[in-house]
Parts: sequence; C-alpha cells; structure tokens
Amino acid sequence: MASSTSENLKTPSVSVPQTSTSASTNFPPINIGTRRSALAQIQARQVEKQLKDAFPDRIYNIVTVLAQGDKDKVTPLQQLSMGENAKSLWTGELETMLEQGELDMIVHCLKDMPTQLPPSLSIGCICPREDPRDVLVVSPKLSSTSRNLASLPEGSTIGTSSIRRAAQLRRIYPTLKFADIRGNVGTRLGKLDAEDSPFAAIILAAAGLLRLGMEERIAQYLSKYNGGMLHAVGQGALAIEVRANDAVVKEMLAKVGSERTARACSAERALLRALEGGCSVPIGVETEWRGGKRVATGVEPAREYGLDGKAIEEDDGEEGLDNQELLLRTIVVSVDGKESVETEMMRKIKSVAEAEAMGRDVAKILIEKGADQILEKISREKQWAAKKELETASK
Ligand SMILES: NCc1[nH]cc(CCC(=O)O)c1CC(=O)O
Repeated sequence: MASSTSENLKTPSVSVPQTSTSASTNFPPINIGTRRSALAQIQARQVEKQLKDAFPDRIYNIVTVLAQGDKDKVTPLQQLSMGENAKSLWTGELETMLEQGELDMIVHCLKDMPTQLPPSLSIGCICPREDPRDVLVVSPKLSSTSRNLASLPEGSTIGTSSIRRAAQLRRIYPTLKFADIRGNVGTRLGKLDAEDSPFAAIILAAAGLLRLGMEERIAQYLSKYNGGMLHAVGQGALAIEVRANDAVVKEMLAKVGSERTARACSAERALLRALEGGCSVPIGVETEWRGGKRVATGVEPAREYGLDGKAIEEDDGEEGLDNQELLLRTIVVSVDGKESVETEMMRKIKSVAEAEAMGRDVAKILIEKGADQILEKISREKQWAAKKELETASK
C-alpha cells in the first residue's frame, strides 16, 4: 500500500505513502508516524480519521517505520528491553524522526511507551480507551471444548512472553505451563494455529484483536474476577506523542483526546513510574469509574459490562466525570506466582495531576506491603541473567 520515494533509499526501513493531492491547503502536511505492523497501521488510520473529521482542511501522511524490536526476532524480549533504554527499541527511531521534524506525531499503544519521555517530547493526547482486558485465545484443536482457562487440559502450554501475564496465571493455575511467543498479533495467532503448535492457548490484549476485527478469536475475557488477571498499565489506550513545543499540533489533538481515559491511564502510569517498572515487570492494574450516573470501566465509549461483570447502566460521557470516583486495583506478583501484593484505592479525581498523585499513593501502599522485595528480587535476577549472557557472549 505504501509506495516508496527515493528519500527512502537512505533509510530503507521508512516508507512514506504518496501524499494525497485532493485537499487544498496552505498548511504543511501532518506526518503521522507509526510502527509497521498491521495493528499499528490500523491505529494510525483511526487517529488520522479523527483528525480529518475535526480538521478536514489539513493533509495527513502516515509514515511507517520498522522498529528495532520488530527487526530482531531472535534475542529474547526480556534481554532486548534491558537497561537504561528499556523499550526505546520500539520507539527510538520514531522519536528521533519526531524530534527532527520528519514526523509531527507518533501513534503509540500507551502500554508500549516508557513512563519517562525525552524532555523535548510529550504526550499530546490519550485517545478513548478500547477494552483494556487481556483475553484467552484457544488453539483451533481445543476451541470447541475449552473456552476458558479453567477448562484447558492439565499441563497445557500457554504462549506468552509477558512475565506479568505468566506470573499472574501461575498464581491461580499452577498446573499450566508457559512458553515464549514472539511477533505481531498475526504472527502469534499463526504460531498458535500451526499444525505442530506447542500451544494450547495464548494470551493477547483484547484491544489488538478488536481493532483487527478478530473478536471471534476471543474465548475468554480476563479480569480480576475472571481468571484473576489484571491488565498492563495503559493497555487498550492509544497515546499520541508530539514535540513538547508544538502548540499547533497539541491544540489539534485536544479534539481527539479523552479526559476520562487520560485520568485513568495517568494514575496507572504514575504508579508504574513510582515502582520503576520496565515493561517486563509483573504489575497488573484495573481502573473503573464508579458512582455518578454510571458504573464504567476505563473503557470508552462505555461497553455493556464493567470489569467486575456488573452491567453498565447509563453513559453520561465526560460530563459526570468529576462526580465519579476512580477505582484503581493493582497487583505485583513474583515471577513464580508464589508471592503477591495487592491493593485497591478509590478516590474522586478532578484532573490528570490528581490521578498521578493517586497512582503514587497506591505505589507507596504497595511498597509498604512488600512489593519492593518482589521487584528487587526480579531486578537482581535480571542483572544476573544479563551478566551470564555477557560472559557467554565473550567466550
Ligand atoms: N505488547 C505488544 C502490544 N502492545 C499493545 C498491544 C495491544 C493493544 C493495546 O494495548 O492498545 C499489544 C499486543 C498484545 O499485548 O496482545
């Protein structure tokens, strides 16, 4: 779909689609950067559409970049994301282009964004959240009999590279086994469905499957009260990264963002930041808005359920937001699932800053309850594994 320009010869991993010539405008085009996967491109087009609806006179280009993390399919994820630059392998190249003005915004899954951004960049807006939950996707060989975790055959292997997912499931389903599975959503589904697949099922984010139009693959939605699984910080929300000093683009994005999602996700991210967790740290969260006219998840527009399975009665949109309370549930689990610390807090939240304060307060409570010991142990083990890796490499 994207046609290459001669510019790309210098940077072959970047593809710029032809600019549409239909809109007449005096403004320069808005270049929207994203990763190259099918899901990333759908997400970028969704944001482009919202911007087009709000600002039809502007021209938009979607620029896709093959991220370092997508190129290296061999090194285990946990090693790829080690150290200072954790996760920059997903965003580093795009961020350089944004800083240099080749892009005007980057559409990210908020979940994949580091909690600290380079000082020249900031989050321009957070879009309304898709369903934030993790889901179980079952192998076609089992899908007529096993539609949930509890009914999978004993000793089944679940494909996931996420310590958060594996650790939480080990805690509740000690007979399940876990194995790494890498790649984009489509690649993972292909590995699950292969004739010689070692996996009985895999765990994915609902949001990705829903955006890809693959809802029919979802066997079970997981949450605290269904499978005992809390999702990742920021899961299901798209965030748009911009140059911190780009007032024009920031003003445009104000039309696209959701205050409800921004508050919920800011609480989650402040919690993660305070615990200094990288993407592989097993912290699970759930946020719900309670009270006011509706009982709702961080999901928006309101779906027909809350994360606890209670029906959502009425959607009073953003208006009732200040009268509602934000419920934040969290869990920190050891890798083997044997130790865990959980806490829940509910508070009225009237701004992103208040949401961040709540996230930090929850982090303090988790630390008082012993979460720091779990996290320190994981960090020691990671350093040990990295040292071993270096020793092996230098032999
Ligand atoms: N780790 C990759 C990733 N980053 C964001 C999503 C899902 C979409 C979202 O959270 O918005 C996924 C796929 C998955 O975890 O199944």
